[in-house]
Amino acid sequence: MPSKPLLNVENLEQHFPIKGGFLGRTVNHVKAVDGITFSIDKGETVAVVGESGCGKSTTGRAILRLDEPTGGKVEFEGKDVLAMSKDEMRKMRKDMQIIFQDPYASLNPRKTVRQTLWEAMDIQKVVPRRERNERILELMETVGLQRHQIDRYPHEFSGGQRQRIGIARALSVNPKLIICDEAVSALDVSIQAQVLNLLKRLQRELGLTYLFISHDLGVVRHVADRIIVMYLGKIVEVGDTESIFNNPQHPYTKALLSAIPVPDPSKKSERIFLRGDVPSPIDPPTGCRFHTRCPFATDHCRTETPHLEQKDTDTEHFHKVSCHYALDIQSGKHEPQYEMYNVRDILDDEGEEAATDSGEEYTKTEK
Ligand SMILES: Nc1ncnc2c1ncn2[C@@H]1O[C@H](COP(=O)(O)OP(=O)(O)OP(=O)(O)O)[C@@H](O)[C@H]1O
Repeated sequence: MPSKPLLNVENLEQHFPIKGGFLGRTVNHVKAVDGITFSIDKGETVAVVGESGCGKSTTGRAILRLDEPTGGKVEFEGKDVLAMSKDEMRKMRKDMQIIFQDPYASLNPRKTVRQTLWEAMDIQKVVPRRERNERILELMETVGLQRHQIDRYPHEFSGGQRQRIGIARALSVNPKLIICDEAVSALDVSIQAQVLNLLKRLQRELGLTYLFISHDLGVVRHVADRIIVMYLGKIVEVGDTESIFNNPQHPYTKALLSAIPVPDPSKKSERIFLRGDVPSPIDPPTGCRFHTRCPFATDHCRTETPHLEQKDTDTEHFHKVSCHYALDIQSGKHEPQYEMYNVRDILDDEGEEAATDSGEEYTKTEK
């Protein structure tokens, strides 16, 4: 019998109210996360990817109840997280930690490494006081900091080292799940690699589970077992990393993938320009939310909301997509136009120009 997932998220919804008018009433909502369902097994790394504003960080924050979700279900080890009292939630936070993009902003500049880690242990009461100094030194070694740096302040460290302090702080309470929210995005590429390797080693040694939030598919490829692609608060595609990279189905995923620079100049590279900007999550498009920017959208896409469906019967790769076009190709209703046209040809001049102006460039590598 398959074991239960460590984290189970069902129909999670985060609609932020927009206040307005004379009386400050709620006049509308930002549908930042709009009914997403996924689970993570113990020891897995699941990445959430998508452009800025698609709801990645909101998903992480909602799971931890840093912002109270407006709907859906979150289960951790089978326990209903959203039904927990404040006290139960405080205990639960020991098991679920978060690492943020900017360690400088999330570390108190007036606290040394010792004080920062001591405080984290104090809140969760995981290590008896007399053992704390030794545990702090151990943690510093675990994340690659020097023992003699224990009484230094955040500004005395480099960006990569500060992220290591953030990781040490998360580890100090022995978590099971760590949500890494753009954890390496602010770092130089070589430092990114070091921190990613550290995260991978810690996963092996401590049996950690990661929800890895990133806009950078190049980074995600190195760490994720599975990838969730989000667009405007919805999951548009989910599958294991190999399958998403080798056989992306959703035009949006294809566009994101094509944005990764190709180091091999002999590989043919084309550009996909997505039309226009990401629409507002206050009033998302009808039907498929991506239809306003999709080169393959039909009337069907404008009116009917697609649902996540299994891509094919190949059970070796778990892969779901919510796209009428991709699923129609699969069922033989359409010929795959990716093969028939160069994506660039399908876009009108106006679309291409508009996309260039808005700074959205996607380099496509296909065929
Ligand atoms: N507290 C809030 N109140 C109102 N709207 C919010 C709030 N937090 C986020 N949003 C909106 O929700 C949408 C999703 O934001 P979110 O930060 O989750 O996106 P993201 O994919 O993580 O992008 P980024 O990497 O830029 O943070 C955005 O339109 C954002 O402006």
